[in-house]
Amino acid sequence: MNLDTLKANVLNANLATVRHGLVKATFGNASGIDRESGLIAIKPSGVPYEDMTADHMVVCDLDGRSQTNLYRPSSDLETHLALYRAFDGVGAIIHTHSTFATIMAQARHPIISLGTTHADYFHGTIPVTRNLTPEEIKSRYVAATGDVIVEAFEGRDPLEVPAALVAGHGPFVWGDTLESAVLNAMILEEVAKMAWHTLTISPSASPISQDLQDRHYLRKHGENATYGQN
Ligand SMILES: O=C(CO)[C@@H](O)[C@@H](O)COP(=O)(O)O
Repeated sequence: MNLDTLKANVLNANLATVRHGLVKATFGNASGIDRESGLIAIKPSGVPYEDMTADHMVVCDLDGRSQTNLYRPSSDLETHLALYRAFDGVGAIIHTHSTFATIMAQARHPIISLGTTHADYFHGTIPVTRNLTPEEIKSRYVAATGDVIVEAFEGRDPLEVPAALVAGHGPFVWGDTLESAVLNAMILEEVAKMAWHTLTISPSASPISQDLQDRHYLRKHGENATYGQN
């Protein structure tokens, strides 16, 4: 993909997170990768969204070597890089501090599949990461944040549950494209809000059956998806 197109698409994804109310002030960041060239474009650090242009997007390789030196990349760059390196099919990553997903992350509360709203987009529980060790916080905080997300997905397909709640921090969400990552970030917030309210009135609420989860997830995703077909 042409670099200018990647930067423009990444800018649009960042602005979409604000438009959808998932991000306030300068919180959050979105990035996208062109797998062919191995180049990533990510939001610059601390630039107000209202002033942001495509030229502010920082381009770097998978080792974080910047290809442009004009702006500092998002302070969460190393987390994005760890996820791109570990999760092959991921084409875009979004970090927000959206209210309900962040509440669940702060409460260290995984989001179980309480209903079909969840199952339409997430095939199972949205995990919470382990806490970082004091050593990780001191010496490699941002990269370790990526590592604990990867750890939480051991033996699972990250594209089937395209989100993780980082304990005491907030959600990281991804997708195969920037559009799907934005959509997943919106749905995650909705699902977290519904889970919070469901658990408030019914603290012992349990997941819907595996059959129902499969039925809802698989009709929209994977090789047997029938959604939109006659
Ligand atoms: O996680 C946080 C803050 O807790 C970040 O989302 C936030 O500061 C955004 O930083 P950047 O502007 O991307 O460097």
